Amino acid sequence: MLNTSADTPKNTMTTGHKPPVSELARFRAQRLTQVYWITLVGLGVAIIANWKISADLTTVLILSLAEILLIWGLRDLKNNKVDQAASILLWTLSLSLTGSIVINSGLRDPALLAYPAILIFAALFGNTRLFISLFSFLIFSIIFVGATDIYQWKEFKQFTINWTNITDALIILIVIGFTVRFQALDLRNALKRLERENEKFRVSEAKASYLAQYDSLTGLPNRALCENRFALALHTQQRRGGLCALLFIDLDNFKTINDSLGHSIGDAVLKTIADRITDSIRASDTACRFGGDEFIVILTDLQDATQAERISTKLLRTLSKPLQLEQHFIDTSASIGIVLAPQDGDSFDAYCKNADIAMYQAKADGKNLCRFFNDQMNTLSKERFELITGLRSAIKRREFRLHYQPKISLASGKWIGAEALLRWQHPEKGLLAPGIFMDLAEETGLIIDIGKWVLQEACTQCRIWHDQGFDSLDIAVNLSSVQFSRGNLEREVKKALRKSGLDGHYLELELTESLLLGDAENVRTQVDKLRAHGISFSIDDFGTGYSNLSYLSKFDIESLKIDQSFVRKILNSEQDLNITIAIINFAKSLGLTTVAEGIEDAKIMAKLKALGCDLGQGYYWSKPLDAEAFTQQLQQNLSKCSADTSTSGATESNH
Ligand SMILES: Nc1nc2c(ncn2[C@@H]2O[C@@H]3COP(=O)(O)O[C@H]4[C@@H](O)[C@H](n5cnc6c(=O)[nH]c(N)nc65)O[C@@H]4COP(=O)(O)O[C@H]3[C@H]2O)c(=O)[nH]1
Repeated sequence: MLNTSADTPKNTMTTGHKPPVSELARFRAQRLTQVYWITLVGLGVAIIANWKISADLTTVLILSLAEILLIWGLRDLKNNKVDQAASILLWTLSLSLTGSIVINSGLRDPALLAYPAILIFAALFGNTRLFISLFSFLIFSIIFVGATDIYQWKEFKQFTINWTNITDALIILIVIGFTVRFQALDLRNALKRLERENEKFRVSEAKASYLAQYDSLTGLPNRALCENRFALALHTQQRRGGLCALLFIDLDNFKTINDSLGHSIGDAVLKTIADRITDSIRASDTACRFGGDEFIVILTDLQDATQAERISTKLLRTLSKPLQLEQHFIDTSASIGIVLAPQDGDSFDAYCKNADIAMYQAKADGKNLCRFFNDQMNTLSKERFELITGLRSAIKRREFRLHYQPKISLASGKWIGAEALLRWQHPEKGLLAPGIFMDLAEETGLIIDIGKWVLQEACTQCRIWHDQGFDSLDIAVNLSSVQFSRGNLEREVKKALRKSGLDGHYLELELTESLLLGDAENVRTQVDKLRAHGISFSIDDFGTGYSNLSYLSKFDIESLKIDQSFVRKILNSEQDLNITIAIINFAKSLGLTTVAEGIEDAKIMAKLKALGCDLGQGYYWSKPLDAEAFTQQLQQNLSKCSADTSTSGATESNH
């Protein structure tokens, strides 16, 4: 039964406003209005027929009264009093039809045909009370009129068919027909809507249950399903005998790819990797995405551990094949940790943790490798955890230090700048080089805070040197790709310059090649903003990254730093010599300064000078020094250079 509290007069009275009308109530009111109008028209036609054809004025009077009552009911409908309007309609019809029956032919009167229609209307539009009261009234009317006829309390008119009867019968039929048709349509539409809703629900339920078990990006089972599959594999294996293995695969350079080439390329790489893994294993094995760039492979039916190793090696080979996405050629590789079941764990979490530890060992041993888990690795994993915990508090505990390595003009031997290199004065392990903690700092995002500290400290120290009279000295600071992608570099650099009072022209930021390749637009925007403050840029470890040189034209940089792996071997390896020559010539053609890193002896220095390299850096002059030691060496170099200049000046004037 359609009934809404919004229709109740109580509601209207208490709020003093029109009650809010629900969609359903509005729809019901609309239908009732249509039925009202059909009935009004029907009654109108019946009035005319009774008047013109039968000249039955009593019936005309009853029907006219009914017409007036219905017009009154329509007003209620307009005011959203749907229940009230339904009552008026049905009581008006019941009373007028019963009146007509009593006046005319009793139970033989065609108006009796409308009784079932009234009950249908009551069932569709009214509430239970209205239905029961009308039902009772109609039953009573039939009994009463029937008894009147049987016991001759009143003589009814003889029933003879005339055109008024036909018109009345047609009107009743038409009104019932339309109303039933409307209701049938409503019911059908409601069913269709319900079906559509059901379908939507089924689709979203299927999607939710898919997402609860599968990774939406790669389509591989997710961690939850992986756990189930592993439990199943273990159970089957225990019944059949033999071994199961769980391989924990982590991509070696995914963070760099994602940070430098952007997330859409990152996603495409993950999809390709997922496909490659799936293609490399048997249908009975399972590949899952564990999260981020981590995948798990469950191998079953293994005879011995070497089989797991063979499959891992095959996976490493497949995953290290370069892939091309859009215009990018991307080098990928992975590290794999292997655990065997049942011996390497007692729960899914324990197997995963141990495989993760083995995977980290593979990374520590040089990446693109696989390693089986063993108990000693637990110690290593603990160390890693302790290192991360230590790193988190190292800034607050003021444990970071900067060491400075001079940059020397190969032509004059003068110290023209310094590169700031980070050190961690660990409370137990002593002074740690960045190689030990930099990857962890980047992985955990701690590099952002550490990088801020480095910038501030380096700018402050350079300003101190300027104040001490070394006022042309530059300072170079290394930047991580994470600082570009996640930090607010411009704000941090400006802050460091403002707080230290250093002129931006003395600050150089060292970038890596991979950084420039990726989200080039973002990097270029940030580089351009920083250049507006006078800051210059160099590319570190040049020649080791992606050998796509076209990116250089897009960025305004000042210098290329030739990687020490080439520099160290220029006297012994023709190939490294040729690469070094090519880089120097290439830099010159673009008007860039070249800096050779890792110069350890005079012969290499002389060779680079002869090749036209501008600046050098390396143990030949000095290892990275703390600020105090650097200042002393700087002073000595300045004195030496001044002495050399005056000697050469004196020699020239003697000539
Ligand atoms: N064998 C040999 N080595 C030489 C010689 N001359 C210099 N080196 C070492 O080569 C590295 C040069 O720095 P890099 O290429 O920027 O490479 C740096 C840089 O990429 C990164 N790094 C250092 N400090 C920071 C920092 O504050 N922020 C960031 N993001 N990275 C940093 O860590 C890397 C390693 O830094 P370090 O361990 O200090 O190692 C330094 C330096 O001590 C030489 O003649 N022979």
